[in-house]
Amino acid sequence: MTQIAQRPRLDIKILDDRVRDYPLPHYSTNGSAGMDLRALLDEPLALAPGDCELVRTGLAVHIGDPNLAGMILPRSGLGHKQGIVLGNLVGLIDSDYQGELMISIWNRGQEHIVLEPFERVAQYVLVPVVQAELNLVDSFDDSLRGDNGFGSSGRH
Ligand SMILES: O=c1ccn([C@H]2C[C@H](O)[C@@H](COP(=O)(O)OP(=O)(O)OP(=O)(O)O)O2)c(=O)[nH]1
Ligand SMILES: [Mg+2]
Repeated sequence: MTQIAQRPRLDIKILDDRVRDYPLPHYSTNGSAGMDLRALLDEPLALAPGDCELVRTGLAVHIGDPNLAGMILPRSGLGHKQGIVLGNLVGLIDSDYQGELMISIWNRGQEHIVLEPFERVAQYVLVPVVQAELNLVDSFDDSLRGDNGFGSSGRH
């Protein structure tokens, strides 16, 4: 049986009272990797093909631990079926960011799309991070790959 690790607790603030009419972002199943984020919109948002808009969530999350980061990712259904993805492809949320979570929504498809207020438009994933120190050197110890890259492996 898989051991469930203890979940980090993240402080969250509600920045707009309309958000209170909906549940806070949460994992919809035991195994969900992401929590869906809703679009805080005053009215339906029409997006022509190619349009990109920065959309509020009305939420701020302070991760507070440099060994963690947040990622905003597209929802697969919206991305694949409707072409609604993210203008920055992936949103990276620093652990010291305390501002509103913003979602850059990009209609990369061929159809006009209308997003409804509080529609679930993206998902928030918490990920581990390792911060590195850079050690400046003149040469590296030998490795099997060396500087071969971009498709150099697997050639017969
Ligand atoms: O989709 C996103 C991406 C980023 N952010 C917030 C959180 C993140 O910590 C901050 C800065 O993001 P990033 O470092 O990716 O942007 P930047 O252009 O490098 O800005 P900065 O100079 O502030 O680091 O903006 C969002 O709310 N949504
Ligand atoms: Mg940055």
